[in-house]
Amino acid sequence: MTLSLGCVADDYTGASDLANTLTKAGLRTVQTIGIPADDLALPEVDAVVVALKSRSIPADRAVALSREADAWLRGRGAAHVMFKICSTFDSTDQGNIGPVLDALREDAGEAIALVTPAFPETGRSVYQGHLFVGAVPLDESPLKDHPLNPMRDANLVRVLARQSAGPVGLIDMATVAKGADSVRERLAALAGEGKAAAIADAIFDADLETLGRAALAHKVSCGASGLGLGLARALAQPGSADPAADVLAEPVGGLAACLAGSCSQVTLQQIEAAEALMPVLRLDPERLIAEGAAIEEALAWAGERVESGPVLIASSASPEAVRALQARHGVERAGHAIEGALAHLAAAFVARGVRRLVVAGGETSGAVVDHLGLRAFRVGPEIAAGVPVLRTAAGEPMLLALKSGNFGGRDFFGRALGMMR
Ligand SMILES: Nc1ncnc2c1ncn2[C@@H]1O[C@H](COP(=O)(O)OP(=O)(O)OP(=O)(O)O)[C@@H](O)[C@H]1O
Ligand SMILES: O=C(O)[C@@H](O)C(=O)CO
Repeated sequence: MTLSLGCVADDYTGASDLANTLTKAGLRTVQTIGIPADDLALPEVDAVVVALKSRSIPADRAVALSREADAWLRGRGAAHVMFKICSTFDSTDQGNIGPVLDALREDAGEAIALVTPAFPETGRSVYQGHLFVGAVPLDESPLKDHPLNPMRDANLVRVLARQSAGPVGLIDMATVAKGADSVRERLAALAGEGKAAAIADAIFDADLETLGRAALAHKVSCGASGLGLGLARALAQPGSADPAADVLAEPVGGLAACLAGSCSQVTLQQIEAAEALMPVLRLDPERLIAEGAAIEEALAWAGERVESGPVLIASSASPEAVRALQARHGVERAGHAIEGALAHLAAAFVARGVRRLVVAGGETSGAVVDHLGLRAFRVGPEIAAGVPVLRTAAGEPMLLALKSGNFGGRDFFGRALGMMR
């Protein structure tokens, strides 16, 4: 297997999002969970997205994992590796985007790397280095209240510089509009000035196509699915068959369930809408942290209900409730305890025959998939922008949807289950 493109993603839902984009653009793609073991047999593919859970862990650990993933991909022939980050640039002044990118760039022997989190399909655009979420700058968007990494500065040149070893420059829209050669020249000029990374403006898919072509002249780049689209369109063979087509050909059957740990406004609305379609249990996060009994009660609640149709269990709460819980228990402790509880519920569901599982939230999905021991997925059709149906590539056949907190319409849970047969 010689890969056209290798990707290292900093969380599992983000990896699915990218794998979805690459698949739609015509690249046969597999998403692995962590760095694949030598005995994992992968189908013949064009791209592998190695999903890490490295967004919110200590920076030195994120660097070590990402370097290992990068080395695995290079060992399978990937000449270009994209580091997939969140389209809302989720990070803190300690990292992990800057430290990981510094390390991958140095390992590749590159002076500079192109960076853009723009993803027009989900309303993320970058102008003069400022990230917009829909119509508002990042720091006015709901991301300012993110439970783990509140984003309070929309100027990504500044944000990335605070967490990087080297200085950061800008490739502005006027340069992008002139085409890939002009972007490559600007990258070279910025590298000559000693810049180690360059935030690139992008508003439309066409801008990302330009950036994808320019980035391929280098060995490493960093971005969200928008950059993946640009890279994939530059690499895909025209007229190739739809790589997602046969993933759902054979039904998986079994029971179905949904778990939500994301507290984003989008997920909160989706849970509200799901109440019209299936039984929904809202967990008490305080009890979940304090007592193991809360998990057993949730399982008892799901008992007969899940035998007769899908159920949804959510820990999700409003920003005020999240802040209050975090103040009492600490951000990490609260987050990990709740992720652990949802992962435990997922395993209990699978033991009861659930084979179709929808999970909302990146960290939450990471905890669930790890606990279930799933290792790789083939990428099926898209449920909503950034969220494909995934089918296990090894072991017990299962269908999963791993949803980033901010993705999907109000009807997401119903829509996902409708596609997962
Ligand atoms: N009621 C709650 N109070 C405090 N923290 C919570 C609560 N419910 C869930 N959490 C924690 O909040 C975090 C949510 O992160 P997660 O990545 O799962 O969702 P997200 O940030 O919306 O999604 P994404 O990372 O894909 O944008 C997790 O660590 C989860 O355990
Ligand atoms: O890029 C995005 O917004 C998503 O793929 C993601 O990573 C959110 O966690």
